[in-house]
Amino acid sequence: MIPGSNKDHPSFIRSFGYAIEGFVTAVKTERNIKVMLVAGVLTVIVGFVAKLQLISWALIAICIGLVIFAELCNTAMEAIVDLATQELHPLAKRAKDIAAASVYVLSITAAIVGILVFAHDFGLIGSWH
Ligand SMILES: Nc1ncnc2c1ncn2[C@@H]1O[C@H](COP(=O)(O)OP(=O)(O)OP(=O)(O)O)[C@@H](O)[C@H]1O
Repeated sequence: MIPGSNKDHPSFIRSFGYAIEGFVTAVKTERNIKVMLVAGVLTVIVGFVAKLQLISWALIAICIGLVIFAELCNTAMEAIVDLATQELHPLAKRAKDIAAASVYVLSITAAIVGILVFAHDFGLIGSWH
């Protein structure tokens, strides 16, 4: 629902446009998303050089997508907190710190999966089973 609009939902194309707008805003305003996108692109380039297996590409794609997803959610939560209060508040701090922690947990998990995938495809560790 858009405040002031008599329609329940924007059209599908318009919704997609808003999502693109949100992504572009997040990339422009959040340094962390830029870092994650660069890390994602570098991982894909190294993946091509290393000629990753299909299953490895699937794991890498999930990891990159989830980390960017988490950072987008974190950015949205920061905006909601800032909308709720401009004051220093312990609950605002808790919400932002926990949201940030969720991104770090996922990033560390993704890094571990990435290391395992590349180590496997480079023949440094044995088979998956
Ligand atoms: N209203 C507030 N009340 C109390 N502490 C706050 C408040 N706003 C921010 N903080 C503290 O400052 C930290 C940084 O907040 P900020 O909004 O600048 O996020 P950020 O630097 O963009 O975070 P990230 O690096 O995760 O994107 C928060 O994690 C929190 O500890």
